[in-house]
Amino acid sequence: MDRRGVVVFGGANLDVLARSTTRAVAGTSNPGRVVRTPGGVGRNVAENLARLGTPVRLVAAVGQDDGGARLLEQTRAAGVDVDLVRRVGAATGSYTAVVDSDGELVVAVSDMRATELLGPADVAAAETAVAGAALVVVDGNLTAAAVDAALGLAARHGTAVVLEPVSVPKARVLAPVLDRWPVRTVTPNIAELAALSVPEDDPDPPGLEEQVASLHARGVEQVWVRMGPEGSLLSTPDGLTHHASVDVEVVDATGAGDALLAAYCHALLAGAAPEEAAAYGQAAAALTVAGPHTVRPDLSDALVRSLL
Ligand SMILES: Nc1ncnc2c1ncn2[C@@H]1O[C@H](COP(=O)(O)OP(=O)(O)O)[C@@H](O)[C@H]1O
Ligand SMILES: O=c1[nH]cc([C@@H]2O[C@H](COP(=O)(O)O)[C@@H](O)[C@H]2O)c(=O)[nH]1
Repeated sequence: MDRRGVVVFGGANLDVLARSTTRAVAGTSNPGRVVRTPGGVGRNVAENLARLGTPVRLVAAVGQDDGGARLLEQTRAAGVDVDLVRRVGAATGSYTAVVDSDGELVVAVSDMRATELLGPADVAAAETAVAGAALVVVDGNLTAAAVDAALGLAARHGTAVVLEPVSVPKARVLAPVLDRWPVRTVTPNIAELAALSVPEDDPDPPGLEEQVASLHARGVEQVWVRMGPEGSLLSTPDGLTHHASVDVEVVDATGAGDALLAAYCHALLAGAAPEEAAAYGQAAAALTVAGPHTVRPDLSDALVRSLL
């Protein structure tokens, strides 16, 4: 059977991005601009993929509230198949962030109780989709049980997996799954890389290259380390390469990592080599950083190529 497209298991949130127009001062009201935009790591990856032209199905959970209906509709309108998104008895996830005038995050609060209700039964409902997909992306915001089920399902069908660890605490919880199931690609930042590869109480932790090597030794083929404005490091069996970020005026960096990951997957599925795909990812991330939304509503393959 010809495998096509991507299945994303992940969180779906409503983002409120408040950007201060002056240097933000804590404990007071700061003047600024507020953008309400669909969010959630898994959902963002799915929307970016759809906008770039890769067929994608999202497996997620949203509430039975108006926000959930709106989020589903907006995600569907962006081109994502949302038939496997379940409406659950918890408020639709939300992420409210304050970003400083230079585009960097000051503080954020997230409520992901709806995503925590996504369980192994929801994963099992995606079996046919996973069997027919070329790639599965797993958002580490899911519960450990759901991540384990998704990786197990992908393994049973021989579908390659990209795992996004999302945070240091999640990476610590998820680290053991790398020894249980095949994971082709992980996309940590530097702190998450350590959380995946070094015991928390190690008094003399190994350096970055040894950390990356230890993930390869556990069967991970591609380790892609996100480094914010410093770009990224991609390690494959062919070696380790640094990819500089594209120089743009930062508006809001929220969602940059999700664009990076989605664009990388899109390019790989279109036949690019990992190094080429990483460069394509940097361009898509730069476009996200240069705009106010979590996912650029005008994102397209042609727009990304215009930056290469
Ligand atoms: N301030 C910035 N300037 C230019 N590019 C950036 C900036 N912040 C992030 N990026 C781009 O977005 C990518 C992902 O950003 P990063 O901050 O590492 O991930 P996340 O958004 O998941 O925290 C980087 O590799 C880089 O290409
Ligand atoms: O605990 C969480 N915080 C934030 C997010 C989501 O992460 C995205 C921002 O991603 P990044 O960290 O790549 O900027 C936002 O859309 C937000 O909804 C999430 O899923 N879970």
